[in-house]
Amino acid sequence: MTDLSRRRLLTGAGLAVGAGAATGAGLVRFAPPEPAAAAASGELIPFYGPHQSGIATPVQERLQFAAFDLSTASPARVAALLKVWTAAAVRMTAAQEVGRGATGRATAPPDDSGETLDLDASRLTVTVGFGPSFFTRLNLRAPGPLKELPAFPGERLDPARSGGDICVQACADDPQVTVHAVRNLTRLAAGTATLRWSQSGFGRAASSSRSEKTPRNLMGFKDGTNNIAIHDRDKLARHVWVGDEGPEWMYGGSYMVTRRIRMHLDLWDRTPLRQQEDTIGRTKREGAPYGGDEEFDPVRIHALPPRSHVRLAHPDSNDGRRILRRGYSYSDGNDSRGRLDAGLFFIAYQRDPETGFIPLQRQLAARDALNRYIQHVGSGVWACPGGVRRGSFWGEALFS
Ligand SMILES: C=CC1=C(C)c2cc3[nH]c(cc4nc(cc5[nH]c(cc1n2)c(C)c5CCC(=O)O)C(CCC(=O)O)=C4C)c(C)c3C=C
Ligand SMILES: [Fe+2]
Repeated sequence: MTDLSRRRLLTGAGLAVGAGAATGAGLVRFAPPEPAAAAASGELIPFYGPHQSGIATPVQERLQFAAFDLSTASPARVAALLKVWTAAAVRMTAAQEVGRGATGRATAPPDDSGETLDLDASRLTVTVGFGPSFFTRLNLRAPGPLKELPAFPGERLDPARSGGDICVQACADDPQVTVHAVRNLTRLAAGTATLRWSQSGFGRAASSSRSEKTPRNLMGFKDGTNNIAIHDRDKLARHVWVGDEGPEWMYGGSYMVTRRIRMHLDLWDRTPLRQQEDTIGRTKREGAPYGGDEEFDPVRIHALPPRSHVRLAHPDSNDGRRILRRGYSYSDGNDSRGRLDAGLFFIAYQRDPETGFIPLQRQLAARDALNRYIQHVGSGVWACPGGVRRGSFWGEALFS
């Protein structure tokens, strides 16, 4: 079952069987799918390319995010892990089993844990980033823009939900697929890295193009209306992708900021509608900016309340700065006072946090009317290397 494409077998799509296809034991073996061809089906997202997938990729429904700590100071061992992880991610994103599969030798634990055996790839993407501590631990030179984030007023960061040496962002339309991806990468890391914290997310709180209906966050507002559209190559090149400024291994990569932001939903739910809308600066049902009628009407910042979230976050209030948002809602049970532990797992990509997230968050932390209803409780900043070409692995140029 090792080279079996589950998606092709299950859907019957792409039945142009490649050379070497064979039948046996009632099962059909297909050649591994060509990522580009498979992507046309809309269910597989190509792993290889100039940028890592999972950044300027249509936002999937589910997130499983994981931060790992290294248990070694050896760059060679970490490079070996990244090689193994890359091979596993290539297979998982093509709906193939990890390694020798979920049903290999009866006398050994299977390479793949097996819970996605009957599932398709569900547009799985796996994106990797390195935190500032990664470079300290391995005695490697960190890229200039990758610095610990400054402290912001009002935050209450839990170290157990913050930081880490390496992160993995797994996104797909099926939570079993995202959990499987992180679980199997965690297994492969044994002896080299251990899971530090993880976060699941749902109901994408960011849209990536106008052709999609804008999703709503847990406050009930459309979130992602004025995001950078993933087909806007100029804006991506200007605000998201690292260019010639280096280092070379970051070319085509991006810096990711993650923030676990808890929402005080009990207070929010007791807040009158008009006050909720004044807080955001947009209407709740339509998502229209104040001064406009429809969702995509232009934002004229002077028509918005001075401390409203959108006014303060808009590029016109921030010297034209933009970030690519890719966050998800989360709901992780409740606290001892019976309040939901829920909110937004905020993810933003940018060319440099110093000109992206940091000044934006400084302004929001100081003045945003939304602060009454939220608190930042977890944080991370990550250098996500450029895309992987066939035969290479995540961050290879960093180790050579
Ligand atoms: C530092 C950056 C940002 C943080 C942190 C943040 C948290 C946060 N946002 C919402 C809800 C909405 N945000 C919206 C727009 C918006 N937010 C940011 C940045 C941060 N948000 C930007 C750059 C923008 C776009 C502003 C613009 O150009 O108009 C919106 C409106 C819809 C939209 O355009 O996406 C909502 C709603 C919450 C609830 C939250 C923390 C929990
Ligand atoms: Fe926002």
